[in-house]
Amino acid sequence: MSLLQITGLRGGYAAADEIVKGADLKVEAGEIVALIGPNGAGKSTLLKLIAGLLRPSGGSVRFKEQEIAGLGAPAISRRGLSFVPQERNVFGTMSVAENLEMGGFIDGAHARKRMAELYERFPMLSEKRRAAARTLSGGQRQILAMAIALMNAPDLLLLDEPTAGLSPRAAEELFGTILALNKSGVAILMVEQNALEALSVSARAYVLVQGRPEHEGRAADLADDPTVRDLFLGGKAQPMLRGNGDSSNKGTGDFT
Ligand SMILES: Nc1ncnc2c1ncn2[C@@H]1O[C@H](COP(=O)(O)OP(=O)(O)OP(=O)(O)O)[C@@H](O)[C@H]1O
Repeated sequence: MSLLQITGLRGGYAAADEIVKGADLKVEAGEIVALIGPNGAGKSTLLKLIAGLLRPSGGSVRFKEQEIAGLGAPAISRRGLSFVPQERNVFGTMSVAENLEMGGFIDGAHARKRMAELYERFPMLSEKRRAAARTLSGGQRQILAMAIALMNAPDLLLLDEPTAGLSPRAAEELFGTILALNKSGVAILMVEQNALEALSVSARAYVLVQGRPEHEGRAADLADDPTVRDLFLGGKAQPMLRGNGDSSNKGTGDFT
């Protein structure tokens, strides 16, 4: 049984109730899965449906073999599924330490111990623990946002465009952080605009088009698939960025 198994998931917003139109998707324990696709395909909406920020209108979301569709975000988070939204994911006027405390509100007894572990994992956060979150760089802020989500020791982390707005170098560093996090055992489902980079760090991927996964498979195969390249990656065969260290080929993988 997969860690996360989604079947026929549907849902959207009050004003647009059918954005996700029957999505099937799975994430195995310890896996990194990328969710890519054109602007407006419904990628963020799909993550919000899984995380309980939006209530699905149909379908099933099974996490650790239990149905979670219809549960609220706090209940889902308590079960070990954390979501890092794309925007407003830290409290800017609060210190780094206070932001982490907010992430630990669910489990106060273990919050101190968990904070100490996270300071060890991310020394930058320890150095800046008294600084206001708004003074952090974009990349540092994303690490803080992930650390807040890690306060309740999740098995699965949903990341919505973690590298949005970052310089290529900061994005590269953040992908490294995401890989290291995954190696420590956390499964990751991430929406990314930097499609080639996302595929290069993922085991599998889904291409979402108009609310449905149209293509799925091993990330390396999707990166080479001519249809996927033509539709979503600009058509040109380009070397994978990770591994050959050549960031000069970046560009056509961006959707925005
Ligand atoms: N709060 C909202 N209320 C109504 N419609 C919304 C809301 N948020 C998003 N939408 C609509 O849902 C559709 C899918 O948006 P979504 O953000 O999920 O797409 P996406 O694939 O993540 O694209 P992007 O890369 O642009 O973020 C879009 O047509 C968008 O306008």
